[in-house]
Amino acid sequence: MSNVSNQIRASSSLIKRFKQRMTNPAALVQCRSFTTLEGHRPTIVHKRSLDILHDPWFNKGTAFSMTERDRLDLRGLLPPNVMSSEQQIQRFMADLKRLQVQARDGPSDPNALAKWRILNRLHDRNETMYFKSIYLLCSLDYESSMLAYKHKWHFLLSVPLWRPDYCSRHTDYELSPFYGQFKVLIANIEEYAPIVYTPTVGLACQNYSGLFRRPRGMYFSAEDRGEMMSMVYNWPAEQVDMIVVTDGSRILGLGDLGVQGIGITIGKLDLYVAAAGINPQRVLPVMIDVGTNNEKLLKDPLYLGLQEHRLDGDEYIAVIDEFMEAVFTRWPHVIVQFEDFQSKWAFKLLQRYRNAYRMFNDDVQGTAGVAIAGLLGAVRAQGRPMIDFPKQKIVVAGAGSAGIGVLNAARKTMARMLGNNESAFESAGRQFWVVDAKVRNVTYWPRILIMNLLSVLTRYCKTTVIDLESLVEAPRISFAYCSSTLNFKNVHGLITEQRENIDPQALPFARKVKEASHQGLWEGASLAEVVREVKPDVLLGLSAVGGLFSKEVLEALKGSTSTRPAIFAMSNPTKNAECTPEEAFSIVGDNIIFASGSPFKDVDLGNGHIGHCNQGNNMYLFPGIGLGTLLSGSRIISDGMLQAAAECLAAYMTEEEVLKGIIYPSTSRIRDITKEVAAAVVKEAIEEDLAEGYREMDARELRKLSQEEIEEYVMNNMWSPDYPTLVYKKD
Ligand SMILES: NC(=O)C1=CN([C@@H]2O[C@H](COP(=O)(O)OP(=O)(O)OC[C@H]3O[C@@H](n4cnc5c(N)ncnc54)[C@H](O)[C@@H]3O)[C@@H](O)[C@H]2O)C=CC1
Ligand SMILES: CC(=O)C(=O)O
Ligand SMILES: [Mg+2]
Repeated sequence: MSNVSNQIRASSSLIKRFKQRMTNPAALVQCRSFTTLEGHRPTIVHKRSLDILHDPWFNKGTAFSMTERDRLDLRGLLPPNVMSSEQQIQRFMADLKRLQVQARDGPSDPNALAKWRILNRLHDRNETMYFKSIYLLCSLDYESSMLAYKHKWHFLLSVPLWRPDYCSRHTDYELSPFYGQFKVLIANIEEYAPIVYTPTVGLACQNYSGLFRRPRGMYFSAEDRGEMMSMVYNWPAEQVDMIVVTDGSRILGLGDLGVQGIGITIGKLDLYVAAAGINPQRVLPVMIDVGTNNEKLLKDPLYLGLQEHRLDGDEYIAVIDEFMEAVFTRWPHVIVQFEDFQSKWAFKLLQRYRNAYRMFNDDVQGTAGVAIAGLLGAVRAQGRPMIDFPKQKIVVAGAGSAGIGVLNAARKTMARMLGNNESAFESAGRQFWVVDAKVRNVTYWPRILIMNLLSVLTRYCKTTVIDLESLVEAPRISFAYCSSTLNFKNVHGLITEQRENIDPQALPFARKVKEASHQGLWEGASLAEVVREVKPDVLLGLSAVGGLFSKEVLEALKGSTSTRPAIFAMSNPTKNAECTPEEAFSIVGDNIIFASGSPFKDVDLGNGHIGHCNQGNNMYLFPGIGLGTLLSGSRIISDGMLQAAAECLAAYMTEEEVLKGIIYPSTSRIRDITKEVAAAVVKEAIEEDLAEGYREMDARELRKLSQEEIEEYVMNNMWSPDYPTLVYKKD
């Protein structure tokens, strides 16, 4: 696989197979229809919808015109941008060339994207096998995966060269001996989650326009306004249990990826199947393409999404409203998980729909639950009871949808422990210090200039050691913001009530200026300064800024008053983690608790001890929340159900484990933890009288179930990757 010519040579077997097929009469009949396609006479097809997309003879992929998409029930089954065949060839060649350069997502796994491709092809061919045989495939070492490329190159291309971009069912439909030899009985999720989920899924999204072969899921675009109610009927499955939807505006920590964000919905639903046992025929990944503000994608001729700026305001809401109405009309019992919406919309949409539909926002609510479980674990790891949680001092970096979700949930949990009244809520709020950074529109620039200068002066009056160079630099920068850009101001650091145009979501966590000043802090104090003064028990990052927990910040954390400071570097993917576990253990000390959003390896501390790296990711909760909601038949997803899920995860770890610094289970236990979380959600839905039952288990029957019976009920409803017996029946 060293260069393109080698790759093309390797695919010659594919061309040979095509020639062989051409000599057999059945193939020739099909060939005639191919000839008519070449000519300008129409070809009669007896298929519609996905059957066409899966037929290499008729499939044109992204080149189907809008009228053909309407005529053939294809609307919504393809990304919205119609491509010419020349563009398809260009896209294919660009992708082929890109493979010359090894894909990288950090030094840990240079072959990650290649593995993702292999898995994706298998997913397209054979779902059961995909979920079953993943284990060895993913644990292939470098040599074996190179070998795989060399000998089974057509699996990766999945495109016969004689008809570029038309995927071939015939060449890759069967499970090859390559996969056959790696047949294993149980999927090893620990190995495959990093490929189909974070971090590699991020890389896949970034390259999705190049990687796209067969469509998976549905696309609703701003162009489809007024059509969505009929479009949902283009999806072939009669029943859909779980939809994960994104508008691509904030994919992991990678920003606005537009239509390419559909990759994350596919990755999340893979976990629904693998962890929660949701039947893969009943999941639906959805992309709502309302444009993109990513300038690079707007200019990219090969981008598959709408090349216009994002819809905003009422127009945007109207599109999402129409989508929600359409899917709930066709599938009234579906559950919709909102994923990776920019915070501007995440909260508004959650408030808009949560009492009307079975929906939740994973980044806001799923992440909050996982963080609470981890924070309680960190208290236990200090050898203290969970009830001591309200005494923890917590510094949070990043007040976006995830950060605010965590802050709200943590504050409520503390308040409950303190007596669940107003004063408990007030005093809980004082345990948090929030640091954020935003670029804001500023209209009254002279006033801002004065405020900036004042804040710089305050800052240097408070600092004991004055760095002369930065003292000169800082006012100049402040002045530059105000004079050269006039309309923008970079607002950053500790949030206090002094902050201008503060986000309403962040307002409840703004520190009182007087209080801050008593602590030696001020509006806009840097993260390092906050950590130094507060000496927190926990430092939690949801900022999407890789390396934000710099050496200076980690050094400052050494002053923590905790016997066992905890660091949650939760941003994804790997390169966006606020720090690595190596940095954390080496700078702060061996005794810390460490968790990250994407997986890292444990750290050898060199003294016979291991620094445990926990994965603090919402994957431990969302599959169980979805499954529990489905099986309870709850009308909505209540705060109580989410809280029950979080508490279940927190209680899952044994005392022995938490004392070792293990606060989250290993991903290999995800199916078991998901079962327990789902059971907790079902139980809570019953207690809140929200459960309406599922299939033959009606609400009355549900209420009679004991704890063990609920768990058994959940387990019995989890799909397993076994081939069913197939029987043909005429329509
Ligand atoms: N581990 C997990 O389960 C989850 C992790 N995440 C990760 O969290 C990150 C943030 O996600 P969202 O909150 O949805 O995004 P967001 O864009 O809504 O929030 C990010 C926040 O960080 C702030 N920020 C930017 N630079 C900063 C700096 N230098 N210092 C302090 N704050 C800064 C931004 O102003 C913004 O408020 C992403 O990387 C995402 O992948 C999100 C959900 C779950
Ligand atoms: C894990 C997740 O949902 C995120 O990073 O956005
Ligand atoms: Mg997310």
